[in-house]
Amino acid sequence: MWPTAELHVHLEGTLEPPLIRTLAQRNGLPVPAGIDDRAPYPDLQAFLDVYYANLDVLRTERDFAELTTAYLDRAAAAGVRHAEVFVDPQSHTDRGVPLAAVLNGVLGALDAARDRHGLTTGLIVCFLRHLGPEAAADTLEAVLPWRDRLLGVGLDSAEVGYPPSLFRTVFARAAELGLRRVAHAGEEAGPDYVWEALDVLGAERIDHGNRALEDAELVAVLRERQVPLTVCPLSNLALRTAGPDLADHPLSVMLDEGLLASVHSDDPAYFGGYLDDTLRALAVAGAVPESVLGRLAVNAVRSAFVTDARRTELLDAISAHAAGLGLPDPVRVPA
Ligand SMILES: Nc1ncnc2[nH]cnc12
Ligand SMILES: [Zn+2]
Repeated sequence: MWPTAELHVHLEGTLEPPLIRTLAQRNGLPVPAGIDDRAPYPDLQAFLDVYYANLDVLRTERDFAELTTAYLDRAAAAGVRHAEVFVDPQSHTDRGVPLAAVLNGVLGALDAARDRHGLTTGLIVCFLRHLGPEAAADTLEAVLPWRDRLLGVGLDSAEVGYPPSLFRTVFARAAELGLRRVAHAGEEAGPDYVWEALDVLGAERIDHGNRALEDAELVAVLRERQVPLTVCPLSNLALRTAGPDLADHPLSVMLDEGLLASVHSDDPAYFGGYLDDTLRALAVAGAVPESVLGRLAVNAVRSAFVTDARRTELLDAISAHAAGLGLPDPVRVPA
């Protein structure tokens, strides 16, 4: 597998059915009714309904640690060398789960992965759009005791009807605190949401961004500023925001337009695969030529929030992988 960076994965979206059953039993809870409801979904909200119902089995620090460890072990096997993972604290604190159980469980597992796999990691706390800006601001204040352990903030959950500009104040506060800022935009909603994420929130990366392609001026800005787009092809198929076949996915258009697009897994327990599965599926479907897989890894590493030294290490690993395959170096020779 190409060494790469995972930049768009929701930890709660890595909750596999066997772990749901284990946690339900351990916590004395019924197995959620929708445990086996899998892709495709009619739309984002239909998926989110299943996702929020299933994550109810997560109750203790140990649960969050096990979830995170299982994901990181799987990611390491997929070639991931650096992972910036999303967590949705409000989906847990709203159920009465202590914030400390969530963050200490996740952070402990992230630390342990460094020793086990040499994985570097970062944690991005996402605000749930459907709970509104005041709840997001409260969440940011609540996580401040962990400020030094957090990489950044993000914005996720139901998109249409919750434009980025609603979250202007909380993102400004995050910027003051020196946190990195990312936002889901242009997944279901149009290019106006991507503009707002950039111009109002100061988002440094756009999660998805597919619908930016509908606006030529926006495409030009994304290209000129080389704003990273973290694209999730299997997610887009599962939620019917692209497709119906992977070959119809706009990834190759994004790359042809000179955008800094990279491929990620979003909610791999729900959408049919982890990063290795996704890249294989793209190649098999002819959505991108095999020769582009190295470039996607380079784009991911260029989009990561890492030090220059770590970026160089990751790029060197990609160059070495290409050399081992007898391929041109994608770090120097873009496909
Ligand atoms: N694909 C997605 N879009 C928005 N919010 C999410 N939360 C988990 N997966 C998501
Ligand atoms: Zn996402």
